[in-house]
Amino acid sequence: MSQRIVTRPLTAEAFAPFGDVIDVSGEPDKMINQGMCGRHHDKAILDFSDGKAGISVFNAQARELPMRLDMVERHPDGSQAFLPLSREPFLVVVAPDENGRPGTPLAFVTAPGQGVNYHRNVWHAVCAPLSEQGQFAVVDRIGDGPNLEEYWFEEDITIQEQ
Ligand SMILES: NC(=O)N[C@@H](O)C(=O)O
Ligand code: NI
Repeated sequence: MSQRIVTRPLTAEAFAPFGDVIDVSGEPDKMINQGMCGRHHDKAILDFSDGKAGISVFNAQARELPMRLDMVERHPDGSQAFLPLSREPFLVVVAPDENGRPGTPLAFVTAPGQGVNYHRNVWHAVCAPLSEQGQFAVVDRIGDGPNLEEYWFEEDITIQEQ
């Protein structure tokens, strides 16, 4: 059986069951540095079972839509945040957990400047930029063990644009 998942714009409300949307489009939470800088403060819930928080940079290859969704993964020991270093959109795919397996995936396309923080143990597709500017700062758990569970879909799932 094949399934087609249509992308939708990323909103904090729709993404809330899966994580946080890190968005700097609105007003900052506070002005700092003598009024010269707007601080969008404390935008995501970092959650690690052990280890430490790390900052890495991903240079991800661009993906094209429609795209076959082969697998989703999750990190049982920590949350994982993706902060794009460009204003290009990227694809965010998540799925609810249904007795240890992913349920029907949801696919979002970010608006310029939006980042995401997947909450701990949430099924998600790997980092998927939709342009060549696929550079991300990633904040996630650095520690022992794989901190990775993968689920490879048997059925044919295609992500397509709205
Ligand atoms: N494996 C890795 O560091 N990245 C993935 O977790 C991902 O979500 O892209
Ligand atoms: Ni991940």
